[in-house]
Amino acid sequence: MAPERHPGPPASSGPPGPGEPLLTMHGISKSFPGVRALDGVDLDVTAGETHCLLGQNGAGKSTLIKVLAGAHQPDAGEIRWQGTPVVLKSPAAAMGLGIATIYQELDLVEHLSVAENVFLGHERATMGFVRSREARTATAAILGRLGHPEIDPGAPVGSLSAAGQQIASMARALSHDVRLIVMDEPSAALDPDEVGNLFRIVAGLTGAGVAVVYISHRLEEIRQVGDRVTVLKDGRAAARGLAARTTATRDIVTLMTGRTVEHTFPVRQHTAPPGPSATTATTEDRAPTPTPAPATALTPTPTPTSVPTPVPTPALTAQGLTRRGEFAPLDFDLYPGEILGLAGLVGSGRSEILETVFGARRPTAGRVLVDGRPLRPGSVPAAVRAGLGLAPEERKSQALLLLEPVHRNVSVSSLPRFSRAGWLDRAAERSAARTAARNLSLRPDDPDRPVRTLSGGNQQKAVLARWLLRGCRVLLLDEPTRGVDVGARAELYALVRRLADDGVAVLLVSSELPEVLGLADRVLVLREGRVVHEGSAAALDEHRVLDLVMAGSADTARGDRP
Ligand SMILES: Nc1ncnc2c1ncn2[C@@H]1O[C@H](COP(=O)(O)OP(=O)(O)OP(=O)(O)O)[C@@H](O)[C@H]1O
Repeated sequence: MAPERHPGPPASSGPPGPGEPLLTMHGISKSFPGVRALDGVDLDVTAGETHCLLGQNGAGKSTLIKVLAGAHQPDAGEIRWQGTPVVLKSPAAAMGLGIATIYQELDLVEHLSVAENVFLGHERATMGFVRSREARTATAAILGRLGHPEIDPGAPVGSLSAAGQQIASMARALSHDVRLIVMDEPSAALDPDEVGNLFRIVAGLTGAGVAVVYISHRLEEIRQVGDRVTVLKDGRAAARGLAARTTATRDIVTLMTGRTVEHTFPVRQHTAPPGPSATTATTEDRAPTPTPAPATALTPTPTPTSVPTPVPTPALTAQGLTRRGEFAPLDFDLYPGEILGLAGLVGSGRSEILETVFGARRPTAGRVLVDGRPLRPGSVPAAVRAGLGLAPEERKSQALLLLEPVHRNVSVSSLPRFSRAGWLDRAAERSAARTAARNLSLRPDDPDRPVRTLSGGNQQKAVLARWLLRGCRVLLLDEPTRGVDVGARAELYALVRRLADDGVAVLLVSSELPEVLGLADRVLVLREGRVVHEGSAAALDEHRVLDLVMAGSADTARGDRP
């Protein structure tokens, strides 16, 4: 797909001269109380290029793009647009120049239609009202240019998938005369085929002369989509304008982290997963109820003369667990020390399964057992009491107390432990929470900082630290590394494996297949709410999983969902 036309430059300014950058940011600094988020950063972006902005969590990427979007005022530095100094006093001022930003957390109004969102507050809206027929026609044209003519401009934005909402956000950007688009982790919520479409959109935009500033923690994307790379580290530019296609990933990682990150995935302790399913099987082969015959790393390997080893009790069992319309009857056992991955496309029921196990959704049939004991359905407190912990996909809305300090976010599920005769021992609470946060290298190392002021990756670490402190038996991880940088990812993977080695059972959902295959011992592959394959992670590769999740999806009508 390629947009049919290059959205023309704003009437007030001409195109940059030959070799002249479209945008130059020079010596940009920005401090928040107690933090120097940006310390003299330089960035230049040329028309028609994809300029990747990389950096660890908290490096300053979001702050820099908020300065560019007119949402933050810098304390020092200069911004030039086509060679002329400008002050971006507000988002409207940035938009007036043709600078659009697509944030990670899309700022769409869910109950309004796609067209209304696209033209909300638009200069083309009359007296504040969006003329609906015109808006729909114009929106349909832009959606077509974005390769998504099937999206109905009249549909409420809240009814679209994550990918659809992102397209709506891009349509809004393109409804203006855009010259530079900032995309903040645009691939984070997308399936592999949707990422392909995103890359086509980026190529179409740059081909038409629009500049794209692209932020991602997925380094393999940089080579595919990027022209040049600027690396931020601790609020400074560690490198500027590197060639995206030829700079070695290892070198970029070293610039980002100040060290080499060699082994992404920790070594598995077991040669075979501890559960009963070390073998590979498709659903057709699976018995309707699981047969517990585990050879486990927790029990010694039997010698020919030894007595049979006792069968360990699964930490978590799903028996016929069902949610009509979301996922079909599901049976699995998850053993202490095991990491079980759920692989499938967005919408395959992965997150719904985790939330149902955790009691946040009530099953329509079936049950969950923890250590062999049935769990009260649809009750989060019962699940937490039984030793379950969930790190949800939407951490901001579902897990974090945004206005509370880091230490309270970490300790909130363990508060009774710090209660002394009805009083909360704040010093003990704060100190324990700080230790848990430090174990995850949460930055900054300040337990009193409101969690809303942390970078996205560090917010994720706060959620994980909560369950680390609580010491749960079963950890449910939904997209645990979304927004987490490459160095912290390796730390998180090592941590999850360490927890498993200490006997925690982990149920893992991730859109990133290498993550599921690299971290899990065993994998259930889901398609449209059904398990289509179960087997050892080591026996699977990405192609095989993609074949399994894609096969037949075209001929499965929506109404066929379980
Ligand atoms: N509104 C704010 N108030 C206080 N501190 C802030 C605020 N916004 C950002 N910070 C701090 O500024 C630093 C840079 O944060 P920023 O969000 O720019 O990082 P980032 O590179 O985008 O990280 P991530 O990859 O995790 O999104 C961090 O230490 C963060 O805690």
